[in-house]
Amino acid sequence: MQRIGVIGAGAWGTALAQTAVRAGRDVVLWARDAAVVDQINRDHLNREYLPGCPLDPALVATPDLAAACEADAVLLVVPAQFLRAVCRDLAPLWRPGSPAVLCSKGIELSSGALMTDVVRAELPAGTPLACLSGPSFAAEVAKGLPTAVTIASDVDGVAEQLVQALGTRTFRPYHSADLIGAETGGAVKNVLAIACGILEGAGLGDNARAALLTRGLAEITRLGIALGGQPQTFMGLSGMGDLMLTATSMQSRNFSLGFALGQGRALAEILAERKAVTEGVATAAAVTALARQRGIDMPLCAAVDALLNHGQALPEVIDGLLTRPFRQEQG
Ligand SMILES: NC(=O)C1=CN([C@@H]2O[C@H](COP(=O)(O)OP(=O)(O)OC[C@H]3O[C@@H](n4cnc5c(N)ncnc54)[C@H](OP(=O)(O)O)[C@@H]3O)[C@@H](O)[C@H]2O)C=CC1
Ligand SMILES: O=C(CO)COP(=O)(O)O
Repeated sequence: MQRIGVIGAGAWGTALAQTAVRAGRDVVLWARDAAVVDQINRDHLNREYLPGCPLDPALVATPDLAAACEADAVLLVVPAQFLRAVCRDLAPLWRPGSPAVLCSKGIELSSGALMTDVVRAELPAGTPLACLSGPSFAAEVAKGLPTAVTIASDVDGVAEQLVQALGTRTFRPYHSADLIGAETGGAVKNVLAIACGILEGAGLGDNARAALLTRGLAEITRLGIALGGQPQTFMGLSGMGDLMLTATSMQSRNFSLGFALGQGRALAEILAERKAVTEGVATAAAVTALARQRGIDMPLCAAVDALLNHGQALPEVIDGLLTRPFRQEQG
């Protein structure tokens, strides 16, 4: 895999493109905004999404989707709620047999579909699918700070080839065969990061944070197993690893949104101040609907959804969680 296409030039697409260049690949990064394309090609910067991070001059950006599809593997890095529309444009341009690597983290709100289901439905039949997930803030990856992630695929050999294509001394992918497990962890942890931010913003204490992380991981695991994931995946980088990172750091857009909510600010006001995507807002509703449909108990995700999307007040949401019946810990 020498030539890598990257679809989406936000923070994560740009950081992954930079990583692939560092790994010695020829990389074409698609941005939908011509100004971003020019800035990357001319100034070797993406000021809007990765401020202060010089990009490798070998990184080429394009406004032409077809050019980014002329690749041995294509990384899909557009926000979850827009992925289907972009895949519809990609489908006629797709190079047969070229793997699609999902790097977005979310669940589609309109359908409850995982990102791999969206891609499977929209790209040509037989396209090998993979998912790259794990604890990885874009700015740190772009700067070359040490990072480990999971690359999962259910097609023999594909994850291993991608590891070889993208891995460097400081960007260390582990391969896995559990596609569903890897992507479930990445999607749901964003909702739990909002919950953890709320808890910090509201000053509920360190004990509560540990409780939330532990019971949050139980929610990820319960849903992931029901969707077909392997239990051990949720203890790995794409599960516990990403939850620990995202739900404990102000670098996370999801955590920082939660923090502001916990301090009493209104969701609309917080969202109006940021251009960057905060995936947990839509995914809170999507995951809660999915869990309800499948009869899976996910009280923390449901609480975030109630606060964000159904106008429930924060004291009421917290009270709802603290007055749940006592139960056995496992399961
Ligand atoms: N940032 C991170 O650290 C990480 C992010 N991720 C995941 O990667 C995905 C992308 O996030 P990230 O790169 O951070 O996003 P950013 O917030 O940095 O950038 C958003 C990107 O989405 C594009 N966009 C906005 N609206 C649309 C649309 N309707 N159709 C197509 N593209 C659109 C924007 O383009 P424009 O400027 O033209 O509006 C921009 O390129 C998310 O699912 C996120 O969870 C995963 C791991 C780490
Ligand atoms: O997924 C991420 C880190 O692994 C990024 O999280 P945020 O989208 O909350 O910033």
